[in-house]
Amino acid sequence: MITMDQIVREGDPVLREKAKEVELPASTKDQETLEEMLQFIKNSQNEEIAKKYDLRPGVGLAAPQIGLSKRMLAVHFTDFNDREYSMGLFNPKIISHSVEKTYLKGGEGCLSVDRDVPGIVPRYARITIKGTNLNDEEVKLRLKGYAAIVFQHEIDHLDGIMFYDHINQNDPLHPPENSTPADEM
Ligand SMILES: CC(C)(C)[C@H](NC(=O)Nc1cc(F)cc(F)c1)C(=O)N(CC(=O)NO)CC1CCCC1
Ligand SMILES: [Zn+2]
Repeated sequence: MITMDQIVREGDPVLREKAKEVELPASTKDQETLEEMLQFIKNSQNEEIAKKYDLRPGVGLAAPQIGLSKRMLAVHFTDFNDREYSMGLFNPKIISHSVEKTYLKGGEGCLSVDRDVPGIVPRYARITIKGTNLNDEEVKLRLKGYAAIVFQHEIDHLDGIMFYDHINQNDPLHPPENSTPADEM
């Protein structure tokens, strides 16, 4: 089972690497790893398990965060319109996105970052991604608002990008032009 001591923290070079595509169909090993990543996120949101193993409640995890430079991510969350997302994806790719941006008014954090980094993180308001799920099916997802933010945050990890790379250093709290807060989408 994955616990917090397996989560790589910022400063580890693996978080700045471009992760490699997973050869499909996924090997048993890659399948098991992605299933473990999804279970970690679910466990982290289960009060008893999170308490017992001291897990930080998370909504998503990318393979580089457990030291694996492979293009795999797991998410488990409900968006602001009560839509549930719970899946592991191999080789996720953003195939189109809106010009319009969105952001979380409270900024973002990261399971690999043990400090507060204040600032607005501009994200595309709507994205279409494709990837391969744990049943080896190719999936195409149209996402907006909070769901779009979560998937962009995780896909960024596969390209060695941290959320604070997007914060405007001159005016961190200034909402981006042409944007709507995700909490209001
Ligand atoms: C870093 C952390 C603050 C833990 C963040 N959670 C979060 O934003 N809210 C949250 C978590 C829950 F479990 C239940 C809940 F209702 C709300 C998170 O999981 N991530 C995932 C991550 O670090 N992936 O690499 C950071 C989020 C910032 C925006 C999208 C993902
Ligand atoms: Zn993160």
